Amino acid sequence: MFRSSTQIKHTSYPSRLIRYSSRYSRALNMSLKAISSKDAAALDKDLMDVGGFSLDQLMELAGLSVSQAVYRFHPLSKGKRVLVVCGPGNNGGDGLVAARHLAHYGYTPSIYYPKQGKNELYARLKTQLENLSVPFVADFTAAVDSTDLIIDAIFGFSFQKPLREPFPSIISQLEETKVPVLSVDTPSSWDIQEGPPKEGPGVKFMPGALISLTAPKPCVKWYKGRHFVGGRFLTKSIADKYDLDVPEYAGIDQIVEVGVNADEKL
Ligand SMILES: NC(=O)C1=CN([C@@H]2O[C@H](COP(=O)(O)OP(=O)(O)OC[C@H]3O[C@@H](n4cnc5c(N)ncnc54)[C@H](O)[C@@H]3O)[C@@H](O)[C@H]2O)[C@H](O)CC1
Ligand SMILES: [K+]
Repeated sequence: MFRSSTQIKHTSYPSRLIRYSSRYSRALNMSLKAISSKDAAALDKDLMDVGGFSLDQLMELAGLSVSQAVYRFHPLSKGKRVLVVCGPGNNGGDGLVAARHLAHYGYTPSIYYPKQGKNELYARLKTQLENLSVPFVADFTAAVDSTDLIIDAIFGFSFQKPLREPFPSIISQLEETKVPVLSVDTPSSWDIQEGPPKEGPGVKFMPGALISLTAPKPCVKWYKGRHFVGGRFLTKSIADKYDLDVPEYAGIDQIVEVGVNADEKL
């Protein structure tokens, strides 16, 4: 059962909180604070230990949000083929969940999953996709050349530079392709605090859309493009503990479109 805010122990506080607002978000009367990777991991743990959620549930809601952001950014009329590039952690898991929802919406997803995580949850998500005849492809270059949209679900808030194999060439292809890219939680290869790498793969990587989960990460300061927020499981008590905003979701939406003020100073 979920505990009320008064029962949550305030044992740790975010070390660094940054507020982002934009012309667009101001128009919606909305601004959002960012959360560091350390606090994002602690918040996830709170949602599970205190909030009563399982990882499956959080990932399902995160992946559902990703699928809605895809539908908004790249509706079926723009092309049904979606290549989902999945990394070995939960960011990759969000991509697997999103692919399942996209298949049900009428897209034709395919998955590139070069380093599969060991968690049995990922194996179950993979089975669910296989049962929908969603292909797992081996040739990344060919897959990029024959898709209408790419979902970057490679790394999220646990990414630690530098990039290890086999990801450098994957990131290079993502930054070179003309195919639109939607990144899940962070543009993969970007440092969570410090943004795009100063050299090497990822230096020019700027996805056309980004969906931040729960709250933007500090690297969003460097991001220019369409920005969504999802993960509609944040409660007021946990948001207060981490000094975050609960996004103003409309109706049954799992996402909110916000913006980033490039002029905002940290
Ligand atoms: N509350 C939420 O918002 C939720 C978000 N979710 C998603 O989970 C990710 C964070 O997941 P996590 O498993 O902690 O980490 P990552 O997926 O970011 O990556 C870990 C994975 O990647 C490997 N790795 C790290 N750095 C490198 C590198 N330089 N080169 C190669 N490989 C690297 C590492 O070894 C691990 O295997 C969050 O961003 C959201 O997308 C949850 O789904 C639910 C709740
Ligand atoms: K990502």
